[in-house]
Amino acid sequence: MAKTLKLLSGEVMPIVGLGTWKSKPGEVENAVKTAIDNNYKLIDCAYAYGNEEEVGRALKEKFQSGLKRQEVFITSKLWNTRHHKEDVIPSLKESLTNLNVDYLDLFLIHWPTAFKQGRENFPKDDEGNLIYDKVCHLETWKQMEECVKLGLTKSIGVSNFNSKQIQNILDNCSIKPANLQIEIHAYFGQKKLVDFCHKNGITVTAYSPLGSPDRPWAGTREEPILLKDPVIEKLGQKYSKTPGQILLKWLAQRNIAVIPKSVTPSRIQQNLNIFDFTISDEDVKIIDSIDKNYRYIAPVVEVNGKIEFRDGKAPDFPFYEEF
Ligand SMILES: NC(=O)C1=CN([C@@H]2O[C@H](COP(=O)(O)OP(=O)(O)OC[C@H]3O[C@@H](n4cnc5c(N)ncnc54)[C@H](OP(=O)(O)O)[C@@H]3O)[C@@H](O)[C@H]2O)C=CC1
Ligand SMILES: CC1=C(/C=C/C(C)=C/C=C/C(C)=C/C=O)C(C)(C)CCC1
Repeated sequence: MAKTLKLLSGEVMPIVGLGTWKSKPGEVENAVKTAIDNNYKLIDCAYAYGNEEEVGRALKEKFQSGLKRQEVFITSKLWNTRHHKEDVIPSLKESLTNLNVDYLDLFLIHWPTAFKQGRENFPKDDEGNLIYDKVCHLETWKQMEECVKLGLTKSIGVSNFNSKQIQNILDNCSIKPANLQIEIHAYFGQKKLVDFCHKNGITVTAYSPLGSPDRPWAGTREEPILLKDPVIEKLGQKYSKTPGQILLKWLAQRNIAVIPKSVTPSRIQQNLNIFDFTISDEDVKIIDSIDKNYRYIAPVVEVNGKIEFRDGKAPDFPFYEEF
């Protein structure tokens, strides 16, 4: 099985990487070092995770002890408060400084919804409501293209965009998005959006591939636990692999990159160790059948016992379309 994906930009992207959202200061530096020592070639970062500086410290140390810049694929993302055209290049440069590198491999627009400009990641009014802004995606995308032309990033892409939002960019760009990063896992297979991307030559990365058990709102309402699904556990026993490895391999076999987050050395190792087995077509179908069309990562609230999107009125809110 291929360990990399070829991007439209001509670059090559590893199919497994390390996620860093929620990795705390004091943990993420070691996690990145452990990952690199165990042969990880991709680190998924974002300005909004607030830990890029510490990721950068780990990278610096590894570069000093012989790791070459071209041996590691670094992704970062443009946060919602920086969509305005004058903010895109400075924001990327800020991530470069934090990460101790002079170019990114992939720079993504993190979400399609813009927030009010400024230093507050979640700007709120006096009543505690998020303050949005309306910034045309094409205006932001033009600056993303500029980042490539300036050599600040090798490839560009988007995250959390739906198919219509991606099509708008495809119809109006000079550099096509090379990658879409979205939530995908066995409870939320995203078949239509993945097919749409693959038909357009856009590679896809699955975030929260293990069901994000440490998402900050976990436990605030009853939700299914993907890693404890009996079907996945049973297949783990059959293949002598952990549930995590089964979930990751099912994605990688669909040519979807995965970026599991862990700060635990044994899990960091185990999550890359998925290349020595193949899930049979029959078992792939069994995993396909546990899909619940269930998103873990969405701004939702429970209203009278029913789950509703919180503030779905936000401009460019992506999750109302079918895909
Ligand atoms: N573009 C976007 O909007 C988003 C991007 N992302 C990216 O995707 C990454 C992954 O998604 P994330 O939401 O973090 O969730 P994951 O699905 O990667 O789950 C991470 C959790 O699973 C645990 N874990 C890791 N490996 C195993 C294993 N083998 N067995 C059991 N438990 C395991 C981790 O624990 P521990 O660390 O304690 O080992 C952690 O609690 C993010 O870190 C981020 O980089 C995520 C969400 C949104
Ligand atoms: C509230 C709200 C939003 C939610 C933002 C959230 C919940 C972001 C979480 C980001 C994470 C988890 C990033 C990890 O990479 C949108 C959709 C932007 C717009 C509608 C209102």
